[in-house]
Amino acid sequence: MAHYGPAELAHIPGPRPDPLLGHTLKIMRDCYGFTLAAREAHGDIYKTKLIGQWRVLLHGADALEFVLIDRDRNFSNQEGWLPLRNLFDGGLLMRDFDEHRRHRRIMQAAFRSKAMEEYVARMNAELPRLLAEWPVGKRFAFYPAVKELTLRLGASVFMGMDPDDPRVPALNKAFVDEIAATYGLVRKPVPLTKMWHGIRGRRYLIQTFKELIAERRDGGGEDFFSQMCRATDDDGDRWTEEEIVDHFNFLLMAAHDTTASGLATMAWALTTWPDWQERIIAEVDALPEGPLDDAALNAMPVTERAFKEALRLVPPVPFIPRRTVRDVEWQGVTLPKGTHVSVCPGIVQLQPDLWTDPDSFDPDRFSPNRAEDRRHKFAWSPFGGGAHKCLGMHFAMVQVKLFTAHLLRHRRMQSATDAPATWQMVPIPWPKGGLPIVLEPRRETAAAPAKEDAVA
Ligand code: HEM
Repeated sequence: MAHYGPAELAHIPGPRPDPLLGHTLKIMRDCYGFTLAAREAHGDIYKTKLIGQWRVLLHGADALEFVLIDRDRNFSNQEGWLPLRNLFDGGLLMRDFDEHRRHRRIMQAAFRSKAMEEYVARMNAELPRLLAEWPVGKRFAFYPAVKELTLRLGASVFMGMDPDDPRVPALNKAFVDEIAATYGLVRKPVPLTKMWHGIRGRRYLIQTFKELIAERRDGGGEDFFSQMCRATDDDGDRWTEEEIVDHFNFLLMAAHDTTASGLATMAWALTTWPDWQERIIAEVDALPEGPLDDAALNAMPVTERAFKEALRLVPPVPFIPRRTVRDVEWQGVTLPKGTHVSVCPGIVQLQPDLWTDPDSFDPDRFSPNRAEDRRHKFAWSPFGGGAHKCLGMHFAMVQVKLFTAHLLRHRRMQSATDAPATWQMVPIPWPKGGLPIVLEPRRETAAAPAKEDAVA
């Protein structure tokens, strides 16, 4: 077999790369198709070249466990998460080992149950108002709408600002530019490239966050940013100003695009399998009126399973990168020090040896009596695992339940197209065409008045 790539990786097979672009275009066009074909041809360990960088793919649930649990501290995040470099440096995900553990302990303060109660109260207050702005009886694209909604909601929950505050659009634009730069093909801030816009966005956000720190550190605000400004670990350690802005900048990104992607998959699933939407509507109708508290959120097991199933089919982070900090051996193959590796929750979550009829939408596979996710510790890992396991997992579930309940209390979603949805998987999965839907009215309240221009 012919070998491609650097001499250190000559012992690892892989598909033949394009001399100029490697496998970049093929991966951007059809990431899963490319990956499955390469796995079929070369087995569970092979190399590819993406955006000028060679990397080794390690397939299977055991590989996920080996890399993410990382008992021997073999794998660096800071060196591995190349797309986030220059844009999200200093974020929690970009730190390694003891330093990472120290920072994670401080950030955990912002996720304690007292803080969560405040975020839930803010979401309960804002969601009905923001959802009432969505048109009824008219086709619109769900994905851009939910992205805008979650950004405006985030202004309140994360920054303690009114979603209609005139500064919010500029902050959102800077933030969107920053995220768009993560997978720009040009990795230096050459004028007018995505990276150039991204770095400008980062500067603007960091400047704005710095201005907010003084008032938030001493104030009693209960939004996420205020919590992070005051957060300390058990030893009373807190962050410097620089650290606060780096962490917050990363946190906004970690929270936003992932949740918007998950909500789009959920909306796609509920419009494609409407019986499941009806089951969730029945669950929502059984909840008490008004704001939803912990007890109400706990009474939504069907919604929870449907969201888990959505994240199984289209996980927002389908591949997780790392870089070896020493020579590492996996299944008899040496990964030399400095090798970029990726493990693949998205592929594992569709493996027929782990999941029954893996391409079907079947939330009951997560029910206690079936528990297909227990077939391997890493059969279902959309939130990763090990030291870097998502800190916002519970937050994301709560946000999705609140969104679903507040929407389906008053509306029913229908697909506005006969064409099956297709997904752009890189950088983060989103439905091509934006997922056109129509909302039908169910019942009205003062919180969600029918729009005057409703067509239904
Ligand atoms: C459906 C929604 C979400 C998904 C699928 C998701 C997925 C992930 C994954 C896979 C990782 C680990 C990446 C790695 O190991 O390299 C991660 C880390 C992280 N996530 Fe999430 N996430 C979601 C929502 C959120 C939310 C809402 C927040 C905050 C409110 C958040 C905050 C974080 C943080 C701070 C980390 C870094 C943890 C560390 O490095 O110790 N995420 N997320």
